[in-house]
Amino acid sequence: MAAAPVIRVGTRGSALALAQTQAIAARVGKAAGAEIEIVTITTQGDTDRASLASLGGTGVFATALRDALRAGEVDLVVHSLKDLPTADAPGLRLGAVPKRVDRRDALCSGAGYTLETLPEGARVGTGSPRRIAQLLEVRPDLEIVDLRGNVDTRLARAGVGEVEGVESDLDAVVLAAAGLGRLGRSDAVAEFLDVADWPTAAGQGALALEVRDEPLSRELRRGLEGVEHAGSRATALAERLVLAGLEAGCAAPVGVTAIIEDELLFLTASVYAADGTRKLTSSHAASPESRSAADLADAANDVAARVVDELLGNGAAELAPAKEAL
Ligand SMILES: NCc1[nH]cc(CCC(=O)O)c1CC(=O)O
Repeated sequence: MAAAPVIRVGTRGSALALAQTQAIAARVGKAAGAEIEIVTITTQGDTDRASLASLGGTGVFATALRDALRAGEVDLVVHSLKDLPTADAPGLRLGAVPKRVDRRDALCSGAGYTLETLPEGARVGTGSPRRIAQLLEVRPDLEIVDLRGNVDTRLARAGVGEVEGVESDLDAVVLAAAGLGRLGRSDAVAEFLDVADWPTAAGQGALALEVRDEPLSRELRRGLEGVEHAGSRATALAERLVLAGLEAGCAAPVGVTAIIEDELLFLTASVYAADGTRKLTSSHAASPESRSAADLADAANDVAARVVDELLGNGAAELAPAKEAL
């Protein structure tokens, strides 16, 4: 009997990245009829404790994975879609977007505080400009504390569980529900934040399976088709087009939510002043001709263009001009 073909899957080495890669790679392998080999790749975002903004944003996680893919060291890489820069990656393409999981943010607190019951002046941890603006919008009294590190460490700082050498010095932290779910830590959640008043990052809760932009082996093609979810790809695309469209003229934090419901693609985006004192929101819907990938992509482009035009027309760039515009 011939040996089963092998698909080499690249991933970051964090507990979260490994958990999500192992789960999706197993599904790819099954659909492909192939063995899976997981290859852990260390990125600058994992080794450098400087703030993400100073390292050049979320792209720090993607670059090393993409280099390994281009070099042929792996056949496929798995990213959190929200960590992928919106710019095209030369020589690569999005091979599959699997069905998205919970896209909400979650407030985690050992004391069980919610946004409403956090004491006056409470210390809340997050390093995300969007989450900072959203927290200050509803609770300008909070003291926001910059936060990095793995999920266990972040939770321990908010008094949820214990990690050696980590002090519980925060009243709460804000994390993605998807990450907590993938790590089996959903019990840490004190409050799930509804996307209607707390829209999240473009692509949050979705994975991106990236491959080289070249003819793929039959196994890999089958594996990708087996996990692809057209609706999740279309909603994530619409959200990422908003980010890309705003990046040209606006560096303010953005929350964005696309959903497909009743044959329509709905898209809502909010752009926040960094201190949460102002925000602009735009919502539009498009009706895809069919559920085909091409028609869903057309609808995503259409609805995103209208949301971006409206936000920029209403002064989104004045909330925080992009660097090029200064
Ligand atoms: N910013 C880092 C990051 N990138 C992806 C996730 C997990 C959630 C997801 O898959 O969208 C997280 C953690 C978080 O934001 O709390």
